[in-house]
Amino acid sequence: MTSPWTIGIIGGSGLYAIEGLEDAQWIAIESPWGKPSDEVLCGRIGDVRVRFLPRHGRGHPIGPDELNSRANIDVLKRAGCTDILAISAVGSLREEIEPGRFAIVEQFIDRSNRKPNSFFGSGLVAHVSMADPVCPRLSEMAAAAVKGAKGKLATGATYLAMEGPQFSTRAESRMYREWGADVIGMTAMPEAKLAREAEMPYALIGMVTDYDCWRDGEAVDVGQVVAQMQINSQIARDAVVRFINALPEGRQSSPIDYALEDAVITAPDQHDANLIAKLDAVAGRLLSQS
Ligand SMILES: CSC[C@H]1O[C@H](OP(=O)(O)O)[C@H](O)[C@@H]1O
Ligand SMILES: Nc1ncnc2[nH]cnc12
Repeated sequence: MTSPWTIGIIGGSGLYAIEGLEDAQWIAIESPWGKPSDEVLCGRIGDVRVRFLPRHGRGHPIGPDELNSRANIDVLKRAGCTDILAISAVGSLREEIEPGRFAIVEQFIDRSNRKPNSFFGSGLVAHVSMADPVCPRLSEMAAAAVKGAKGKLATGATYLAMEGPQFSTRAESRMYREWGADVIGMTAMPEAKLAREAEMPYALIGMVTDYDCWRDGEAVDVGQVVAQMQINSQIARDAVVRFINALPEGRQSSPIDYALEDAVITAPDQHDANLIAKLDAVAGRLLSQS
């Protein structure tokens, strides 16, 4: 029997492929939103279809400030994904969330500001809710998978999304702590917003690699991140496989599957046909009804 789940995995820094995929094939998927980060590795684990996209491309040629998150989310939707599990390297803003721990993200503070953050706009304006930005069902399963892989967990984390590619100043890092952020990264926004617009439940596992620069005299550098990532990534790979193997046979529908339901505000006679054509995958469910 085929599973109702098609899981999109977005691999962050240090995670450029996944293990254990059967019938695996890298497939180029075109998007009207431009070039995605890479081809999509399509395969299955058991009877679950898996679609893996390395966020920065294989070999990490694409920086966080250059990501085309619209194309990345669009191709995962085109590849049939029902749900997305994203993995990111993150800095810690809390003493107790030490490098090596895995943070299950529950909230975001979005300070990204240079990347397009919506599929919608002039000719089809839509406002989806981001009050609860991640899918609780996926996050719970992600936490169980990390635990099963013997990873140390921090649940309920707030992720500060900065633009990058430079790391933060000490003043920024201290300010983000005061704002209540727990971990920091450069990529999960606008990715999570776009996944919501595309009606795909999204969860994020942050692999903690460093303490950023808020602690006296310390400052993060790439060497530190890469060294810690090498230690973390085997647990992350194991957790991904466990997550997929533990999916229930059935998939109850989620409210996120219908996020666009009451989100569009533009009157039908003002709709832009070009934009609507580009939204064939992202909003296909809604547009096919109208
Ligand atoms: C190599 S450290 C900075 C880099 O790592 C994170 O990327 P990702 O979320 O894709 O794992 C961070 O956001 C930066 O892009
Ligand atoms: N300290 C940090 N700041 C931003 N992104 C990161 N990714 C990993 N560590 C980070």
